[in-house]
Amino acid sequence: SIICYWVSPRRIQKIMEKQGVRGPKPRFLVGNILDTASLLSKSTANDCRSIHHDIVSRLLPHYILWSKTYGKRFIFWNGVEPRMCLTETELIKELLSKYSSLSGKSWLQQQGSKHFIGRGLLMANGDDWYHQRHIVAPAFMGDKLKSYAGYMVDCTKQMLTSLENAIANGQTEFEIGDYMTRLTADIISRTEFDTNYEKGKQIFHLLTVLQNLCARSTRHLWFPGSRFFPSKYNREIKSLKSEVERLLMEIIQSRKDCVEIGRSSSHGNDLLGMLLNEMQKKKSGNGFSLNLQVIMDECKTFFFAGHDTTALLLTWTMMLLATNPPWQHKIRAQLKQLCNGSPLCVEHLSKLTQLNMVINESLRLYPPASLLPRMAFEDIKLGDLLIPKGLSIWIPVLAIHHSQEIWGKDANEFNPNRFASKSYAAGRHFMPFAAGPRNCVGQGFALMEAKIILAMLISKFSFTISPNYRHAPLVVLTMKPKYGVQILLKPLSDL
Ligand code: HEM
Repeated sequence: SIICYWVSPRRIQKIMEKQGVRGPKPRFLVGNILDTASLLSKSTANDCRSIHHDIVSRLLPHYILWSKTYGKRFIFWNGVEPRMCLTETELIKELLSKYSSLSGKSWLQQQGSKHFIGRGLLMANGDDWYHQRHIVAPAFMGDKLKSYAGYMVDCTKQMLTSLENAIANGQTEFEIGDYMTRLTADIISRTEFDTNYEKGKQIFHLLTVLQNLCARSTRHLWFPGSRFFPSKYNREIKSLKSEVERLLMEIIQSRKDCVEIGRSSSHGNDLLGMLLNEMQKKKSGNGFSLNLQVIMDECKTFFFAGHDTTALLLTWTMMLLATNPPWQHKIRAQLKQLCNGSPLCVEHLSKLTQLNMVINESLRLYPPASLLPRMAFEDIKLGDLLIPKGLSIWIPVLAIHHSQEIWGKDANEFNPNRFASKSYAAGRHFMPFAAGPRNCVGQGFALMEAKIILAMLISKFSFTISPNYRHAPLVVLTMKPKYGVQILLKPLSDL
């Protein structure tokens, strides 16, 4: 432990200092956690005075302060873990593409989510990551991906009906974030569990409670050995985890039973079925085998990674569209021209260029995953820098997305037209889904889902922002509107 907690971090600090990378002085064991917490509590104490998008100083006040004091590259300490902030996009690209196998999730990150999503794809490293990625990636490509569109349309229709019913009963204002969270949870539950999806929803409800508990892990786990204390926090986490896994095992067992008694020849076409079929093939050629724990971790990972992020993309986009009605008109006009009265289909999605531009601009201004952490597992040469083994690299996606140097003077304005030319979308400055081999495996799924939901909503309703909306973005793992997004909805037939 003395090597982990003292010798290795000091070695890293010395190597970085020699290369001119410095930072705020860390305190014994807590590092700069208290400085970060105090800066953040001041910057987020009040709501924003107006609906503006200049939010970096609010959400990353420590980044603003330390980059001004120590330069673009600086080191700060998350407890005993040193982190280097990196904003140079060339170096980021090199790290995420060339060194994807020599970097990954740190021990602290893995500990924080151990009882929540375990070692599913998001938290796996090395060979485990490689094999898991190759098993699940086909579920999010080509025709398989398109086959989920039906779930997306059905679930969205249900949401639209419930909005229409509420309007018929006199309701005009809606907290759209709540609707989006329920909708994306429904969709991912169907994608993972198909006919067992009601039980899936029950599991995911418990998982959300577990997620909120685990989000507080930095406060509880920075102290060496704290995960072994029989504290109330640790006990609560363990009991919820057991309940989630008991319910998951019930679904898995019933699928296995169906195959074993010959009632079905396959475990199903959903994500769970695909993983169980893969497990049945036993060991893949390289000696990696999926066991039930990995399958359960994968189910939890896909729920966590796949619904909150997409719900936030949808919620922030609705906020932006509600405050910019001309863009609603543009999208509606294009929808009308493309569909010409017939229902929306998957083939239309790539032609919805206006909607595409708005979604990109929303992901730029309000990236749900606003930070990307990566730890170097070996000494790495990155541009002119030697990154020593054990150093965590911290990529502030939000700051890069709002940089005037990159995006110009209007970097903090909502201007979807900047995505009219393809260069930004594919470029290295825009990374809402990360980049390189370890990018978001669900990117295609998320974008298809977002386009279907937004297109269906915009065709049915027009909306404006409610006077009750309070603009107060906050980062709690992902970037959220603190009080939700209240909008005023009107059915288009009323206009
Ligand atoms: C707007 C929605 C989404 C955003 C902004 C987003 C963003 C990201 C980002 C930034 C990463 C890299 C995280 C890291 O390495 O630290 C990631 C990874 C991942 N995402 Fe997404 N994601 C979204 C939707 C989805 C969906 C819908 C799914 C699944 C259905 C999904 C599944 C995953 C998984 C499994 C990983 C880990 C990939 C790996 O490490 O190989 N995501 N996502």
